[in-house]
Amino acid sequence: MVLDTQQKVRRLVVKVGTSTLTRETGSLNLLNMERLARVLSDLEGMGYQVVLVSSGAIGIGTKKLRLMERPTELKMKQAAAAVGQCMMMHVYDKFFAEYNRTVAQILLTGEDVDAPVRSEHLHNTFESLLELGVIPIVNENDSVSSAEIETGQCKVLGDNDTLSAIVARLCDADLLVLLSDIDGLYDADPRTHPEARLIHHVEEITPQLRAMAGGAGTWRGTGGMATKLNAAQLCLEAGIDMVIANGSRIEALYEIVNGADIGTRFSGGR
Ligand SMILES: Nc1ncnc2c1ncn2[C@@H]1O[C@H](COP(=O)(O)OP(=O)(O)O)[C@@H](O)[C@H]1O
Ligand SMILES: N[C@@H](CCC(=O)OP(=O)(O)O)C(=O)O
Repeated sequence: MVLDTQQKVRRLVVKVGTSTLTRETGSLNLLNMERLARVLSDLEGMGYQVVLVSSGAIGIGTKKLRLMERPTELKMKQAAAAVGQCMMMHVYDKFFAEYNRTVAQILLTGEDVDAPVRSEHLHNTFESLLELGVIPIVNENDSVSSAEIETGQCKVLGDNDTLSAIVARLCDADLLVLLSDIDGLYDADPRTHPEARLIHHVEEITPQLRAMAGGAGTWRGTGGMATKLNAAQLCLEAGIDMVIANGSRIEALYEIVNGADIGTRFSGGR
């Protein structure tokens, strides 16, 4: 089934989670990263303006530093993020360059998006990059800002699901796609409820829906479905469609931008 999308998608934000970018061992999932670069480059060539929000800095840094497990101590997390962000951008730059695309790194903190003047500058930077045909790659500036995450003092950031919705709003995007390690939102966490059923379409974030959304599924994920619903709420308020889909089939993005019924689509009543 293809949904009747009233407005054609022109500007697209894609968020990819650590679970899609890394393997269970913590190593980079080079196949997925290459596919992502290829499909996003192709979509850009087809006339879409594309922003990528990429997690992965802490997970990738954990592996590169040969730490036994993802750190829990704040300063170690921040150190791992500093190392992992560098490696992740190096790999993206290489893969996107294969398809003759230029990428840009944007690292954000809660203060950057909260303060009106800073957020206006950010908006202008995104506009300029997109006009130039550059693909911005965004992450939270974890080495600086995870203090806010840990203390819970930051109102808006702390996980990249929420960050991607804020970025979609900042860029006036038409669609946000969250690529996860699962097909979409189910009526219970399928890891603990094998009989859970996929929800195809959501028009409103209700308390019942929030009760269905659990936390992260693996050591590599952050937030699980709970933060994805926060992102959906921010998108619905701004009239931006949001889709949760499985990052193991990145090619599905071609159909998703055309409104195909893949994963879970959050859109206002039409
Ligand atoms: N109702 C639900 N429907 C689907 N997944 C759920 C639900 N509740 C919790 N989850 C968990 O959310 C996980 C995806 O989020 P997360 O681990 O943060 O990964 P990502 O890196 O993609 O953000 C799934 O693997 C699943 O275990
Ligand atoms: N900013 C962090 C990721 C935070 C996050 O939300 O992670 P994920 O659940 O994998 O999207 C990092 O780059 O490691």
